[in-house]
Amino acid sequence: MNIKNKPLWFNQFYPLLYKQFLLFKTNRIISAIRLLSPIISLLIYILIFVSLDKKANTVITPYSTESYPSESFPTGFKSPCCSYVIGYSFDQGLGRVHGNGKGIGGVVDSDHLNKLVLDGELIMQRVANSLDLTIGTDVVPVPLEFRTNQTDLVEKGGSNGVPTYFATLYFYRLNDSMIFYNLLYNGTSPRTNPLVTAISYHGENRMEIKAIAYATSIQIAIEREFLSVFAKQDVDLSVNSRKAPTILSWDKLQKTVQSKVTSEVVQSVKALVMIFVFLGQTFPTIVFLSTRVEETGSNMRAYLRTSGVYDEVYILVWLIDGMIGHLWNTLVIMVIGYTCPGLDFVYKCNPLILFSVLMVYGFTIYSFTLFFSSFISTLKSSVILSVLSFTLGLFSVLVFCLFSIASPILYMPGFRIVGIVTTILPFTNIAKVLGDIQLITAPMPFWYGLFDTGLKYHQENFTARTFFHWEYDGDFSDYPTCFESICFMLLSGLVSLFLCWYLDKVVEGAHGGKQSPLFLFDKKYWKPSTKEYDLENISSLRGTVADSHQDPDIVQEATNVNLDNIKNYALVIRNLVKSYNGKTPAVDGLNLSSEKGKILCLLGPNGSGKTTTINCLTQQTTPNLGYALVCGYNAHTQSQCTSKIIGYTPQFDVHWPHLSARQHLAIMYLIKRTNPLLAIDDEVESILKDIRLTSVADNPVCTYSGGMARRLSVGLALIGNPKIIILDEPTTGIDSSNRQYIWRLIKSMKSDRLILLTTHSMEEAENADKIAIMQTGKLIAVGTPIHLKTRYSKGYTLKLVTKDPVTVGNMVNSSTFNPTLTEEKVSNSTHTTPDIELIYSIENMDTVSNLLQYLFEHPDSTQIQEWSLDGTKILDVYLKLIPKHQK
Ligand SMILES: Nc1ncnc2c1ncn2[C@@H]1O[C@H](COP(=O)(O)OP(=O)(O)OP(=O)(O)O)[C@@H](O)[C@H]1O
Repeated sequence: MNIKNKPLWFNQFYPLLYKQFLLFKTNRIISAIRLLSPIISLLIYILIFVSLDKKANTVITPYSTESYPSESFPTGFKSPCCSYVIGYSFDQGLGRVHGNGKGIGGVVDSDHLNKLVLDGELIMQRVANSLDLTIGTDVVPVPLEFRTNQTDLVEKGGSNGVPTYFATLYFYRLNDSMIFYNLLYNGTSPRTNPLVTAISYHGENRMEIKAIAYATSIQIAIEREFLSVFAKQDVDLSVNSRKAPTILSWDKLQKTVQSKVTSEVVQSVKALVMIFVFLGQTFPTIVFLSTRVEETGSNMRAYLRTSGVYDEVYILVWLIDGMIGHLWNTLVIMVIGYTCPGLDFVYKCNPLILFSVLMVYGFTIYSFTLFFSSFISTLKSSVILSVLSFTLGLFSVLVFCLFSIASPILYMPGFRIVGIVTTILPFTNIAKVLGDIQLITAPMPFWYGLFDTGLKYHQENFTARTFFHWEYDGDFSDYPTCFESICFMLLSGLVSLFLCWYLDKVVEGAHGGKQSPLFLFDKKYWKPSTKEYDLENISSLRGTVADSHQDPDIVQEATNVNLDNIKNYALVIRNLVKSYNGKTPAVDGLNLSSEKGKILCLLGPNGSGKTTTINCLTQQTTPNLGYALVCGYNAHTQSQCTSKIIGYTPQFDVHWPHLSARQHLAIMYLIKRTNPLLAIDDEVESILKDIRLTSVADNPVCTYSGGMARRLSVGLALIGNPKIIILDEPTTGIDSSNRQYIWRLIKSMKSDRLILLTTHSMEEAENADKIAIMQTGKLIAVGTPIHLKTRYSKGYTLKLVTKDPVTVGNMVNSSTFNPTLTEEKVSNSTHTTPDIELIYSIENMDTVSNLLQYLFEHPDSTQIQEWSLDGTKILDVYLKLIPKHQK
């Protein structure tokens, strides 16, 4: 993991990208959603499309694929009865040409004045001959009166005493050059014929097939005779096998109708393709937002800023993370589009243009997401915002894609505001662009006919020309081209990225300190001083103490630093004031300082301003007044310098739950790396050992106990050899043995650096070199533990245990030392004569030793069963000071 010395920005890019990679690798569900969203979304579409498309394209033919043999009348076929009579009739109009209704017509070739006359009687004679039928019995003219109802003639004629015909033939003259004949045959008649019923076709008793075969024989005979007459010679008309028509069954008919309806639905489904593209492209941003909010909400953002991470690098790395995911997403869409059915728009679109459109959308949507995530700190609000935006986007895509032909209306003068909003918001803008692409590339759904906006949409492919240029029939010159829409989209992405960065600096929130809204015009912002002890911009090294405040320690603390000794001080806080939202100051005119090589402990009840003081030093908040110098650098104006020399453990643990302790330490090492040649593995290993986490170094932090997580937080503060280590309640939640160990560690580290810590454990505070007690934002006592004990001491406490308190009391009173009896209480009441504790307060050690000598030389000293002596503790000092100030 060693990397060579690189410019600072790269130092930060690398570990932050590495962190994003680890988050991606370890957060499997989120990563799977991000990777699979486009695939799942498009697969759902393709499944719907393919199943509908299959139905729509099912070829339902009314013709069987079976091939029937042509059949002539079977040998020996003879009409057994009148049922097989073939009736014929000729059109009267034509017939008159030849006279007496016996002719079938004639054609007059007006150019050559050749008159062709067809003799119907002759043709029927030849037909009868070729079929081996007899004129007069098998082939007869149809009586005129039946001609009006031909079906009855073949089906029912027999019941009326009229001969039932097997077939009837009608000849018509359509025009001067065409003769039409109509052959009606009786499909059921052959059943009664033993000759016919004996024949089955492919195992089926399909009489109608045989009937067709006979009818076909008649047809062939007629047409052969016609041709022979026209050709004026005999024609041998051979007939080949061919597909014969079968009767269309009802369910097939239904399917045919359904398939037509389905084709319409498929058209509509194609109009929905962009919704699935939108879903695939936009859904990952929801999980992206939740990951980011998880990090910012857990104060990690503030922690990284404290560790010196540049805002610009931090935002860019998140953007790169989003864009890499989006690139994958876009490639997936294009590959699926080129390889699977139903996404015609992909290959109909100029690939470079499609790629650019989708990537610009990605840039904008992720910039928007980053912008919004600056305001959101909880997962719940991120979900609400995501669902709202997503729904708005989905609705827009639905409207724009189903009615893309009508979208120019939104940009007409009356609706301009809608057009402007549509253009500004990335969801709606992409909906418009996708709608435009759809309009050009997809088949028109039937409802497009309802609108005529003048937009030309007849192109097949979405080319570069279409991208840059729209054609209009009407007054829609305000309708932006796709190029214009994409430019607006890019612009809104850039603006939201800038706002994300700007507001992050200007608005004081959970993420960090507040800059002046005009900070961009401040020269110092662009060229911050990196000079150590640059005191020109500091009003005075002397702190201001209220005239009413006569406490010598506090006055001394405000005035101890001067130009000569300032370099001895690792920390100088002067007149620090911080008030949140204009309320009572959380820190109120604090003056505090400490040399290197010390442990400075801040004590105070809850809400006394300890953490706020630390926040001012670690750029998590900006003081309203005053300043803090950390190793000679101004914590507020030279934060990039101070962040390199501060190691910080926040009050509440901030970790990436899925990363291990080793990964945390490695990332923080790379961020804070001051010596690039130092081996990272050695440093990480050494800190893991120091905080006793070697055995679980590779487990995710979410599996750690509270104490282990706390130790990791302390370890993170030690990374990079900081000159000042700030620990906000470092031992909270750590068991006694590890607590002692951590304290040993803290003490071992103080040699060449300052350790500033807060604690609520007075026992731990005893280890400090200097203690500052705060109350309601003000310093109320300061000094070394011994100094404080001496100053605020109640002296020593002598406890005497006896069964005869009167005798012992008299014995003490008989001395000349006059100790004060502070308490008398029963210590053990189980015996018949209870033990009584007499507690005396004595001011100094000399008096204690003289009194003890007096008592143990006294004859009644045997009455003292037990005794103990306690010195003053920091707890006593604290309890003495705090109630006093609370009053
Ligand atoms: N971000 C904030 N916004 C508004 N008020 C705040 C904020 N942070 C702290 N305060 C207020 O400032 C005061 C000092 O709080 P601070 O956290 O500095 O105290 P503390 O001494 O560290 O307390 P504790 O021992 O409980 O950690 C409190 O009244 C607190 O309510």
